Amino acid sequence: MKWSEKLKISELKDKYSKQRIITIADALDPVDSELVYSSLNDVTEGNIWYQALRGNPHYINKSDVSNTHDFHYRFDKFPLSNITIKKLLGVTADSKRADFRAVMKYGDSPEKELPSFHPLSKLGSFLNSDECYSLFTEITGHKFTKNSTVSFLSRYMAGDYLSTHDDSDPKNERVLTFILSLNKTWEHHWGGQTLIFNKKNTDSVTDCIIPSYNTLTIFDVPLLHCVLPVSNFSQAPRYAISGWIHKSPRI
Ligand SMILES: O=C(O)CCC(=O)C(=O)O
Ligand SMILES: [Fe+2]
Repeated sequence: MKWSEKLKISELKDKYSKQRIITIADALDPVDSELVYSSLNDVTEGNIWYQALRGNPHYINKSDVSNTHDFHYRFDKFPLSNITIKKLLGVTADSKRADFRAVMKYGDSPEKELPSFHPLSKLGSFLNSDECYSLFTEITGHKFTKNSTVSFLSRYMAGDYLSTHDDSDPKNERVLTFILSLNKTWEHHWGGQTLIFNKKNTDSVTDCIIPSYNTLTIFDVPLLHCVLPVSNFSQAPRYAISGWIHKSPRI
């Protein structure tokens, strides 16, 4: 995986130094972003299967998530390290469905971890690499140590949202938040926008990030933000790969 070669780094750096938040269009190399995007089909197919069986959107079990927060959230969250097919599909461990292999196209057991060649695994590793950090350092001025990223794939279905929070987590020393939006077709009335609030006055919004394709937002932690509910009329899940870079190595 790599960043796009077309990024105008000095412009990005300039903007970041003034605002401490930036949204970068066409951030990943186009071939890599396409690979990651198409790999979401694995998740979508699983989700259709899951939805058909269970009916309702999945409420994440807080005990499943290593970092718990005291804000309300309701979306599926799949850590990109240690991600399991079982979690992607949202099913219980004892499923013996014969068509599992057809659904996932690889692997011989639903519990198997994503193989290292899967684009989501590759992206997870890239987000922990020196190559990834060199761009973030150039733009933000922060220095990063290898393996200090925690990343996850999120899937918001109709009604899912994330309430206002600032990503700070004293124990984890988060320095930078990143959100890579991965949605090719999105209508404004489908909701799912990320609102960034004014640092001093939460009555006003400074940025509204619309779900789009291969768009990367980064900002310094802490910064108040939320994700608006995905509308009942949305025709697709909202996908993003996001996470944080910490002061010290995490893996
Ligand atoms: O998906 C987004 O736009 C933001 C996600 C977020 O704020 C979080 O997971 O902390
Ligand atoms: Fe956040």
